[in-house]
Amino acid sequence: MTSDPNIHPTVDNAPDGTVLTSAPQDTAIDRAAAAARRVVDALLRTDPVNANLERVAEELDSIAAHLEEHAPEVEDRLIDMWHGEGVTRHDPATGPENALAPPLVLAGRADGSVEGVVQLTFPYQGPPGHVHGGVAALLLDHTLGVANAWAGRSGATAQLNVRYHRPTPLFEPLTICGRLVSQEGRKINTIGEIKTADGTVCVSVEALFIDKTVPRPR
Ligand SMILES: CCCCCCCC/C=C\CCCCCCCC(=O)SCCNC(=O)CCNC(=O)[C@H](O)C(C)(C)COP(=O)(O)OP(=O)(O)OC[C@H]1O[C@@H](n2cnc3c(N)ncnc32)[C@H](O)[C@@H]1OP(=O)(O)O
Repeated sequence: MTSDPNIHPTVDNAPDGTVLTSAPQDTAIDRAAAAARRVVDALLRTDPVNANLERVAEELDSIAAHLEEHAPEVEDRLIDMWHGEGVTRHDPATGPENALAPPLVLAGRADGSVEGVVQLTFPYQGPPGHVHGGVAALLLDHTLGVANAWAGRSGATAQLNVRYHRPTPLFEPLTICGRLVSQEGRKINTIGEIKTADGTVCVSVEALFIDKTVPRPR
């Protein structure tokens, strides 16, 4: 079992149920991102006529200006973001620091798969009351990347073939899973699904990853 946070856990060295994504922490950045996520959701839920959105816009603009004032150069920020070798805290699928991420939490299973449960709301809507197809693809692409890491491989997505079987509901727990199924040299084949609580498959994917990654900025 691995204890070094810089070594990514795999099915061979870590127990069933190992959380593979960055756990939300009780830090100011995670609390701020959670609040921002709540704002994005609430803006879509609120009554646009009666919620005094003029004042809301002013206050949000003022917060954004404050954050921008304290933003380092992009090159420096990138180095800081990619510090160490561990999982990312800023990606749009699982990143607790990214207000766009639901965030999805994924755990590794002893059978080699990875799995997480997430409930999506209005910001992720495509068809009425249902999940946007691009959002489903985003969450699955990332889940498959994590599944590769759990199997001890990594790579860039070269192909992601998505099949939308039926509309994926918002406001319901969805199980997202993935697993590496075969590999040949640099080619890694990985599959995944999004299912509702009763096991109905809404989206399934088959992907080809190629063992090559963009180096972390230093
Ligand atoms: C966030 C990271 C956190 C890291 C933390 C570490 C812990 C892990 C935890 C968590 C994991 C996180 C999970 C993240 C998941 C997200 C993944 C993404 O979204 S990746 C971005 C989107 N993808 C790209 O931008 C690729 C862009 N494309 C490329 O860079 C190249 O095209 C690449 C690397 C895919 C291939 O280029 P070449 O030059 O290296 O290789 P060539 O020689 O072209 O191909 C090698 C073989 O593969 C086939 N091939 C290549 N691309 C193909 C394709 N699209 N379809 C079919 N075959 C293809 C070729 O025909 C060739 O096959 P023959 O050896 O001849 O048999």
